[in-house]
Amino acid sequence: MVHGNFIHLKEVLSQEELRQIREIVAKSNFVDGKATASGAALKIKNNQQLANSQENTQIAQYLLQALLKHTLLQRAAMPKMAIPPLISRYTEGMKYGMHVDSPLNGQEYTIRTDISVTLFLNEPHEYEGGELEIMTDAGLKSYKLSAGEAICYPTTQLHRVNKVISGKRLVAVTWIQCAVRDAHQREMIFKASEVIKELEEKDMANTEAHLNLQQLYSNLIRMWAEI
Ligand SMILES: O=C(O)CCC(=O)C(=O)O
Ligand SMILES: [Fe+2]
Repeated sequence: MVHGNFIHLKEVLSQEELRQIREIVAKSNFVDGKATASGAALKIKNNQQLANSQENTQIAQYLLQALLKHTLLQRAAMPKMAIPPLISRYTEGMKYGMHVDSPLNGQEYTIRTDISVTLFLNEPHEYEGGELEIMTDAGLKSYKLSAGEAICYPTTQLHRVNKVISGKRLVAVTWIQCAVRDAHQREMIFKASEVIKELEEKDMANTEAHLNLQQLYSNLIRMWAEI
């Protein structure tokens, strides 16, 4: 589902994959999330992150592949590079105040952060509070999705995680550099691809309308993409 520049991904992970990931995570150590924060974020970031280990590096790679192979993400985001997700946990009282993510991020390699992603690893009924709230021109948008679903939003936006009142919130967060950096341009390209898909579903592939739209779609990407 795509709303403007927000991409809601469903079924990024199966129930079995979620179960296995949660089982490993439950046995793993967490460290203070401030370890990967800098500057002003140090004061407002209050969560925990999965400690580095070989097993956790494998989980992060697995999650990254699961996200990148999602066809809606491929169509709407046109990912060029992404960094291995951080698994974060918010226990009672933890939150992440209003902030802006770093424009450049990554440890082994650096990407420009065009899209921020939160992949939910546990169910909304397992914790009270803990909504991800993102500032938009139309006000705050609030997300608390089912396990296995992800919200992708432009990293240009201020956002926060509300205090967890009870229970535990478990998510994986990552950032994507897109072939097209501007969210509005990506949205226009995605809309064109939606109409192309609709024409194909209505058995109108290779009609004049379809070819013209395909040409427009390809040329918009050619005009805006940086590779
Ligand atoms: O936990 C989330 O949903 C988002 C966390 C966040 O904003 C961040 O790590 O920069
Ligand atoms: Fe953030």
